[in-house]
Amino acid sequence: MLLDVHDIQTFYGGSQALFGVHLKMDEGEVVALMGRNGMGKSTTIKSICNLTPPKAGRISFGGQPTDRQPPHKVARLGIGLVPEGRRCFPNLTVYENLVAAARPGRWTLERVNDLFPRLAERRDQLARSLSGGEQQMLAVGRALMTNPRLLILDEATEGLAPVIRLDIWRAIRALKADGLSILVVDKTLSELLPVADRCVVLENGRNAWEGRPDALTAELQDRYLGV
Ligand SMILES: Nc1ncnc2c1ncn2[C@@H]1O[C@H](COP(=O)(O)OP(=O)(O)OP(=O)(O)O)[C@@H](O)[C@H]1O
Repeated sequence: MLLDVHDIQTFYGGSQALFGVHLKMDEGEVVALMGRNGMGKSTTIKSICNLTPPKAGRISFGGQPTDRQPPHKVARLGIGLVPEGRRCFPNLTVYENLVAAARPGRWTLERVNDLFPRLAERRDQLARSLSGGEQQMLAVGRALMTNPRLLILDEATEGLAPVIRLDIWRAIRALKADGLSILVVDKTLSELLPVADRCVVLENGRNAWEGRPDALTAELQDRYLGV
């Protein structure tokens, strides 16, 4: 097993956000983490990365426990996070942002440039001069340059121009075809469900439903994801 999140409880100060969340992933799986706003998706992701360490429960990645490890050490175990709100170094160029993240492996500057030709065209531009969508591509490219065993995408297509969203979904499908394990949070079900091997739905900080995307009926979608 690649990732084993077992019964975690996570708090923000005195306020409890997760009440015993479970999440298992095998190598090569694409898992959609779903649920309405505020149900605990981002908190689960931040718990996995130890940005908000769980108070109870346990998490292991590649068979190793992640507790008491600072976030940069968890990242080095092989978790590439693209957090909500794109994070690049604004005053570095596209090229500098990518090479600064590089660790040895299959993902090289060339392969990232093939995946996102727009980044190649903007190689020497400062990251802050890119459009929002291009910055998001750069954030994904940076995560890939770390050669992660698990890529985590938290709302990576939120608020982007439609053409760029298509580019990012195309890239996600290519990464899946390449065998990368991906944990993805996204509201665009028409893109998300075809790419997911499994869906895990949270409600009020607890697991509410889990199954294959084709089993997530309109009724279930309405119950767990409807507004
Ligand atoms: N920094 C924070 N401080 C206090 N409470 C927080 C913080 N971040 C999230 N919460 C609370 O934790 C709960 C879970 O939020 P979380 O962000 O994990 O939900 P989510 O499913 O990712 O939703 P969204 O799609 O809105 O990000 C919510 O009740 C939220 O208000």
